Amino acid sequence: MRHAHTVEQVRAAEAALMARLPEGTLMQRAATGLAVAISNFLGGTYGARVVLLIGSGDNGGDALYAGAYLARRGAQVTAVLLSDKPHAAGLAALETAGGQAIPVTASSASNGTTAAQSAVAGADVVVDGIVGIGGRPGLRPEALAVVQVAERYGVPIVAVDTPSGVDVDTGETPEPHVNAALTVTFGTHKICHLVDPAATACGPVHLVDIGLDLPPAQVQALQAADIKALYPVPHGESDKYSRGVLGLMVGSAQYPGAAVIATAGALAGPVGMVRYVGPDAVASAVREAHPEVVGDGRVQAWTIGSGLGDELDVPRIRELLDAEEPVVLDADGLKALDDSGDHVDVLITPHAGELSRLLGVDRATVEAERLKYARLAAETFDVTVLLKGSTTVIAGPDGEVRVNTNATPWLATAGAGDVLAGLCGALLAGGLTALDAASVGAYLHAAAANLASGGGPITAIAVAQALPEATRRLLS
Ligand SMILES: NC(=O)C1=CN([C@@H]2O[C@H](COP(=O)(O)OP(=O)(O)OC[C@H]3O[C@@H](n4cnc5c(N)ncnc54)[C@H](OP(=O)(O)O)[C@@H]3O)[C@@H](O)[C@H]2O)[C@@H](O)CC1
Ligand SMILES: Nc1ncnc2c1ncn2[C@@H]1O[C@H](COP(=O)(O)OP(=O)(O)O)[C@@H](O)[C@H]1O
Ligand SMILES: [K+]
Repeated sequence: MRHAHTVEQVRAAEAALMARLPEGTLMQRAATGLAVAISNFLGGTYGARVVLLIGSGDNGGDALYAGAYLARRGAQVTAVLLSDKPHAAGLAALETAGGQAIPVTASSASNGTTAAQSAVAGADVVVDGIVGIGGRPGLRPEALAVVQVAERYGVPIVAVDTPSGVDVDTGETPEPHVNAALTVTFGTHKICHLVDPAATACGPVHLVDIGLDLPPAQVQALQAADIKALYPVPHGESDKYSRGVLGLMVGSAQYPGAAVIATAGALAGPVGMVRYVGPDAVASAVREAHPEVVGDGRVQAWTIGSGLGDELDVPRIRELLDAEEPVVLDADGLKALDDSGDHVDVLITPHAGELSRLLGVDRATVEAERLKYARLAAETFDVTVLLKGSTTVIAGPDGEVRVNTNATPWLATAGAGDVLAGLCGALLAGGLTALDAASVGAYLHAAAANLASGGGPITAIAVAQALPEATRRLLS
């Protein structure tokens, strides 16, 4: 499991640890881990041209000490000082190790550019020590100007702790920010490392252990071992009923494919049987593709809504939402959701557009502030929310948040959401809670997509077909 803590939690843990350790120990741990990661990123340090962007806080201190380490191992290190109050001891360490420092405003011998811009343009790597967890979103003009030079010249940026300019506690990026090729963070992940759009700006994230003792995390990302432990595997005494039966109320004359695809997702999950409830013509199409599917009857969970179109029967759906069996509510079915009643065993699976309609805010706002709006919908409707997109954000009605970050963008293809709705329903019918069904569903859906894609285009059906192999690999 990956845990992401808030800045407040990190600061408290840091204060508790610092009180027990000699001054500067934590920064030395952080800087050493950072220097090793930069050295690995470069594939060696001797002769490498390293430029450090240094702000006024401890984030710059980490970068300066790491620069000193690299300079001692033969790198040519230049610190660009963005503030007139850089970390004094870090700067002294860099200069003692043979590195040099220049103010961002220093002029260059060549016309029109500053010395800082020339250094950045010719660097092998730029280290972003502008701000870390003490930063506000956005970059000040001098910082933005040098970051833009790195981008223009294709110089990779390694971010110290967080890419400067992102909102650390929400993953939002309302203002210009660094786009890193690697982020090296300390003690624990922060929310910006896991939640888009900031997560994308981090690139791969390398975590350096500095010994913090942390409270429970606000956001978690389940890993393969966690998913494996949750997956409902049948045992010797299992039969098709005890494994769980899923009812599907999906598809319509308008969208018969949604029924076929959601059924494929469901059958690739842990259920013993799938029942289809819908128009005869659609039921025939479903049985033609999946002869094992049966008709109406008792179920342990429902998937409702994918491709329902004109078949949307709001009173019937509300009855099922209020009944005992847990429900995945997807796509058109979301129109039946209201904010009354107890829906804790309901999992809704909107994309940003659908969530924006449910909450009455525009789509771009939901995309920019995913965590906030997934949490708000969970609280407003008393449901578990699985917000689809580049990172999938899963929010439970009690405030618990999980994210899934392992999907390929090739998964953004028509019908992929139907596969997920069928799969999550099967996981609910298999006995998982809404939060666990969403976590396992999102993880396996992405794993199947990665397997089917191999770096190229995929169809929704190909994702469903790859689910059994993705599951086998997980469980083996
Ligand atoms: N906590 C831990 O466990 C450990 C923490 N460690 C490290 O310390 C880092 C946190 O250091 P920190 O607290 O000194 O804050 P930091 O991020 O350097 O910013 C400071 C100043 O920047 C400024 N500023 C603000 N916004 C800005 C902007 N948009 N653009 C430009 N400037 C901006 C503002 O000052 P101002 O210029 O406004 O006076 C603010 O006060 C942490 O990320 C990690 O790297 C590790 O060494 C060890 C373990
Ligand atoms: N950029 C992206 N990277 C990874 N996964 C994505 C991205 N965009 C969308 N997805 C995933 O692709 C699927 C698309 O589902 P959805 O939008 O419901 O499509 P449809 O309604 O056509 O089935 C979701 O699982 C979503 O999380
Ligand atoms: K930074």
